[in-house]
Amino acid sequence: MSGVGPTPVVPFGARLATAMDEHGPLCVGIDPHASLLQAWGLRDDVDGLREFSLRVVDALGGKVAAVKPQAAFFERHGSRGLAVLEEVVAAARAAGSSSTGTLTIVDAKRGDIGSTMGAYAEAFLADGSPLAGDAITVSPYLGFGSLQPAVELAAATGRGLFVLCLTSNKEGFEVQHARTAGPEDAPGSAAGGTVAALMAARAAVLNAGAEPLGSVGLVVGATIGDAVRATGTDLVAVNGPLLAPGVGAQGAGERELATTFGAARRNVLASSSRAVLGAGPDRDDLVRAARTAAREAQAALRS
Ligand SMILES: O=C(O)c1cc(=O)[nH]c(=O)n1[C@@H]1O[C@H](COP(=O)(O)O)[C@@H](O)[C@H]1O
Repeated sequence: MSGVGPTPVVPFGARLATAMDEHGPLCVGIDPHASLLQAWGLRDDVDGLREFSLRVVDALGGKVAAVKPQAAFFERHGSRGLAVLEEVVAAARAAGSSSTGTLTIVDAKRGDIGSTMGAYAEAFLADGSPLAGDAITVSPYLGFGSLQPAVELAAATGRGLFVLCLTSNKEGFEVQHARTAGPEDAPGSAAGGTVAALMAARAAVLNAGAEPLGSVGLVVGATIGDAVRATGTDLVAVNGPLLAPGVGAQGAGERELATTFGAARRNVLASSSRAVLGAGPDRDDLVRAARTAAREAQAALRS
């Protein structure tokens, strides 16, 4: 026995904190909409999907903190589309293994009863799975506890989760602002508090004591106005990364980023898809658009 064990994995939260410090707090979503494929002069088929997505990874790998392929745009092309998603995850992983790593968040928004959640966790969070990036988005609306298999596997493999909390779409209001019946055992979330506040309190428990940042993040849209205050959601206590989609195409910009997150803004990873992707297909134009978005996010969140 040599006495030398396996290299301990650096948790996702710590890796993301480093990537945000290095590149600015921006995630670029890889959302190959049919209209974007057309705008790039590509066909809306598997070859077009592949060309588009790999070009984005090639242009931005090592230059932004994270990329976020949205699974739906791959799934709509069937099994061959999923194979392209696997290729994208592998290409992003290769780009991310450089010293200037770009992390991959697979936007799959999975959520199910615990026994099924275990299978989703294996698909997206297990070492060796072709769909496993650095983190996935998950939905807690079958109950936060149903995510436990994903929480455990993510912790074991150094991966992360982004749990939907206050989403960028206005329809989320009816669920996320609703009040819980209680009794409630989550610290910081009294009985009768909002669902969003409860989700945040659950994440806070899992991230307690983690430095510099826990690995159980939340999704909090940049478009939500004063919903953090209105729902009584304590984002500082979460001590985890806050993925903020809604920047760009959904209307949020520097001002919204600066005002939405208050004292938690240093933990925010702003996310933009169409507004950056629309600058393509030219590689330099894509890089320029991403750098501009990253500068704006930096100014709004870290100045
Ligand atoms: O989890 C997400 O990423 C997400 C959560 C949310 O509340 N709102 C939201 O827009 N998203 C995703 O973020 C991306 C936004 O794309 P753009 O509007 O083109 O920037 C899409 O892939 C959405 O599915």
